[in-house]
Amino acid sequence: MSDTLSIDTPAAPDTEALRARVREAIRSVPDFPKEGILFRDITPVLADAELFRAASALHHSHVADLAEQVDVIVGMESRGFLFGPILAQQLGAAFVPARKPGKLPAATVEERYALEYGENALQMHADAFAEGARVLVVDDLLATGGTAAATGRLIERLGGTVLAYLFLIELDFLNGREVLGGARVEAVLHF
Ligand SMILES: O=P(O)(O)OC[C@H]1O[C@H](OP(=O)(O)OP(=O)(O)O)[C@H](O)[C@@H]1O
Ligand SMILES: Nc1ncnc2[nH]cnc12
Repeated sequence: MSDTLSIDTPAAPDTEALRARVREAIRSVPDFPKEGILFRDITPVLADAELFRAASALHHSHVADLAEQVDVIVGMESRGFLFGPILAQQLGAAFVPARKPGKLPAATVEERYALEYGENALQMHADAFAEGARVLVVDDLLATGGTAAATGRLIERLGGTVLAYLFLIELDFLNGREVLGGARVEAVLHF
């Protein structure tokens, strides 16, 4: 990996080598959290400073063209909190969390959803951003798309426009992007 690769800059010319190294570091754990689920664990990427930086730079490279347009990054609890704030700093955008129920202190809006291994809900503060904000949704992984679609619904209820959804990993076989209403969907890695 290039020593000069920075979270502030798009990925260097050796992008494919970096992509392969990040991919190899992702640990696949069978039957977690339920039987039949193959869990894609990103913690080995986070635990390696070079790989975490590479993953962040690759993430950024997929949406660099939106830098002038994005007002707000929305990241979903909890793994969207690992990548969303970094990208917000790279793009000069605000960061807004979408949180699991009961965590946000002020008035909220809520959407329920089903995901690959259960059901849950996400909330956002009702005053999270100004009406008309242009939003980029960031999470680590797209599976069925239930989580991302619920986040998109929250953003629209608050008067925002979703410019794109960005993930580190997309599980292609679950066709999650099909529930995202034809929106732009970017993923660094496909499994
Ligand atoms: O596309 P879907 O089927 O909706 O699944 C994707 C979601 O599942 C995981 O989050 P999880 O709810 O496990 O929460 P966590 O980030 O707190 O582990 C992942 O981080 C995504 O947010
Ligand atoms: N297979 C999977 N691995 C990691 N996170 C997930 N979220 C939903 N499905 C997942």
